[in-house]
Amino acid sequence: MPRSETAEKDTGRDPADIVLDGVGVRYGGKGSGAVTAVSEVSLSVGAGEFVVLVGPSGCGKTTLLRLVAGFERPATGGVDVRRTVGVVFQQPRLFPWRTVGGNIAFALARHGVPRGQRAERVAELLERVGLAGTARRRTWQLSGGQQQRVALARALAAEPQVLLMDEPFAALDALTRERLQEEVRDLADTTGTTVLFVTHSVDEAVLLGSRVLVMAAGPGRVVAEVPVALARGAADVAGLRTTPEFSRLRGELAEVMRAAAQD
Ligand SMILES: Nc1ncnc2c1ncn2[C@@H]1O[C@H](COP(=O)(O)OP(=O)(O)OP(=O)(O)O)[C@@H](O)[C@H]1O
Repeated sequence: MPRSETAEKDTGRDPADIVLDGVGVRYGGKGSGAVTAVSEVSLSVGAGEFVVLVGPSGCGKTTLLRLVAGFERPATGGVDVRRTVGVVFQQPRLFPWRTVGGNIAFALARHGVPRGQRAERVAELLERVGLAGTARRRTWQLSGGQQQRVALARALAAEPQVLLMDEPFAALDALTRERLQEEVRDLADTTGTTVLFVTHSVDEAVLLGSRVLVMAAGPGRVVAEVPVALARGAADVAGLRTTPEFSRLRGELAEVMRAAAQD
């Protein structure tokens, strides 16, 4: 049974995994140097949804992700996150003194997986991100794309029901980026994981998202919402790019983003 149905059955309420209600975040205390990073943001992400945040630099996308992850506290409003959260950043942030497997085993240990089960779980997670057989390698022996896969495997080690991704593929070459987009999309499809994903790329937003929230700066706020659910069928990411529907949604989103930037 899909998780959204389970949640509905269990609680009898709206099955949203993430709810932000009139949230504001300020950096730098209350003095004159304080920055209002985001103001009056309300949004809701349903169980199993893939929601993408886009907007100009400094509009508060990372701040919203950090808020949902529990790394920031709101100055105003409420944050309700109902399920366990995993985070993947733009940089992999691996421990260089540990092996690939050691990085993932560390996350498994924190998640309470007994020592005797960790090696098997490490192998499973590496297989899942297309890095089978690399457990004993050093992280610095891997390419940027491979390191980002390890970061994804490490986030998945805690079996999060919500995955927060902050421009995770921005630093990668186009082909690696496409492969990882495919993997994340498949992961979301097959496990029903709820994803909140930040990107600067209009293409990436349309290829991955079911809904895009467009933000504007000064102060950061959500100004538009664009449904972008592409009929995926059997097509992979490369195939989807060639469809008229992709071009149409891409044009529509770019237009909304242009209008939002002039707000
Ligand atoms: N630790 C901090 N201290 C003070 N101001 C901060 C801090 N972090 C972010 N800000 C400010 O808050 C605002 C929102 O920043 P945030 O990083 O959330 O934006 P963003 O949309 O993710 O930007 P980018 O697309 O460039 O990554 C910006 O004005 C930024 O300068």
